[in-house]
Amino acid sequence: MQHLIRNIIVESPSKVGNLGLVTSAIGAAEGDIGDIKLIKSGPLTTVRDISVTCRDEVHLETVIANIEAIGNGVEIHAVTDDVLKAHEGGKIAMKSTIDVRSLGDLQRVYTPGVASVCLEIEKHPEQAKYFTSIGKSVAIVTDGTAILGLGNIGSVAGMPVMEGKSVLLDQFVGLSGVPILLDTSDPDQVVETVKHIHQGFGAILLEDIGSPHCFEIEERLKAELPIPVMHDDQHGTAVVTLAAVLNACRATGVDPTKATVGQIGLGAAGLAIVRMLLAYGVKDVYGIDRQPAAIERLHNYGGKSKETLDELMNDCDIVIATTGVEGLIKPEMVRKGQIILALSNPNPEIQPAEAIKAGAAFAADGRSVNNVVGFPGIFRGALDAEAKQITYPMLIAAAEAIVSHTRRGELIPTPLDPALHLVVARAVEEAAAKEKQSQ
Ligand SMILES: NC(=O)C1=CN([C@@H]2O[C@H](COP(=O)(O)OP(=O)(O)OC[C@H]3O[C@@H](n4cnc5c(N)ncnc54)[C@H](O)[C@@H]3O)[C@@H](O)[C@H]2O)C=CC1
Ligand SMILES: CC(=O)C(=O)O
Ligand SMILES: [Mg+2]
Repeated sequence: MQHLIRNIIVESPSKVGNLGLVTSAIGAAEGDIGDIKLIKSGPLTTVRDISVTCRDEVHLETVIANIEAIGNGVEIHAVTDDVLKAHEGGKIAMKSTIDVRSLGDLQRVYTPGVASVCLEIEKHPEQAKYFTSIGKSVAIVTDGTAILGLGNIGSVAGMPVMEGKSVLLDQFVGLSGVPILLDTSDPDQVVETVKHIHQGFGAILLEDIGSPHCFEIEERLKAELPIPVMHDDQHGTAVVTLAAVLNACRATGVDPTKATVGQIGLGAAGLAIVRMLLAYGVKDVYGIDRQPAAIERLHNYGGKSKETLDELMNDCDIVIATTGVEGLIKPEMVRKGQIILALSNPNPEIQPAEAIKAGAAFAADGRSVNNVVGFPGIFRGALDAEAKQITYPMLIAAAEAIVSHTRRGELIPTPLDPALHLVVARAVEEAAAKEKQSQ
């Protein structure tokens, strides 16, 4: 496991080279350094806040001991948990977009003024998208059955993930994501519940709903609701994975449609990745899963299966894994020149550095090849186009937009670039408009 993030506050004499001593000590203990913030720079001493990812508490103790062993005035002041701190009080809030300072404001925003807007919407329901926030709101619906790769830990335990998705929708594309935590995973009840609440939203994002029930839930909601519905773990992930595959093929001079691709794990993410690759025109897509029913679904969509993990690893140029099983791919299974996308969160099937060391030409994990690169722009584009569905042409347009926005040497662009989400949103909107015209 590699997901214990701690902030180590270190004071050292203000002398060139001391930061290097500290980072070397952390590196020698295999701590993974993130942000380094300068807290105080005085004539005598300097204080820095160093974010370090460790495997577990025991590993953290080793990192701390290594820093303390430097001596010569290097001291640890505190070890804090900034991840937990960032979650105090939650990460989202419903805020107003209008100030109420006078009686006039009150009467405009609330009664009696508001009544005339209600009556206008009653007469012309389509006006709701101009006079309410509905068109900018996305319900983030989970039943808590496949929270990241942590399994069925329940909706409430999954709330930090849903709040995270909401933060990303807000900050990257200006949409309001509202978590809806279900206490049922029965498809009939989920579909009924979402149908009963859908009219308050412009779109529905299904999140971390496990397979196979996620397939039925999404298909039924898509068929029965007049607004876009997308299970992000399926199609958001598939879009970003297709973009990563296209970029890797471009860099290695491989024709993606002729590459042999292996998908390990055919759940929500894996089956959608297979479907997306086939829709793009990749002919040789193989899969494996420990569940026979998952293999049957693979065959139904036109994918081919392999008998064992070893066979898949041996035969495929590009390997993608979404099993939730940390360390499933062993370095000795990696073939020279292979492209490996080990996408399980929070811990990949193989660490990218390990895969590269074992001979892979490209390797990435679920931190970089992550649906955050796609879903904000996909939802923004679909809502801007007033699309009723998110279709394959819209998803492929999103993947191609991501590819067009990738700089040389990158496998996938950073989601921190606001221009990326804009480019994806425009591509999706244009694809939706084209589909409308052709109908
Ligand atoms: N990087 C990204 O953007 C995303 C990553 N993921 C990650 O993918 C993983 C799976 O997520 P979902 O598809 O939603 O879960 P899921 O539960 O729907 O699918 C997991 C599948 O893997 C199969 N599996 C488990 N162990 C296996 C093994 N040893 N060999 C072969 N197959 C095996 C299971 O039978 C199941 O079909 C999670 O860790 C999640 O964090 C999911 C969505 C997005
Ligand atoms: C990124 C994401 O949606 C997942 O790991 O489930
Ligand atoms: Mg997810």
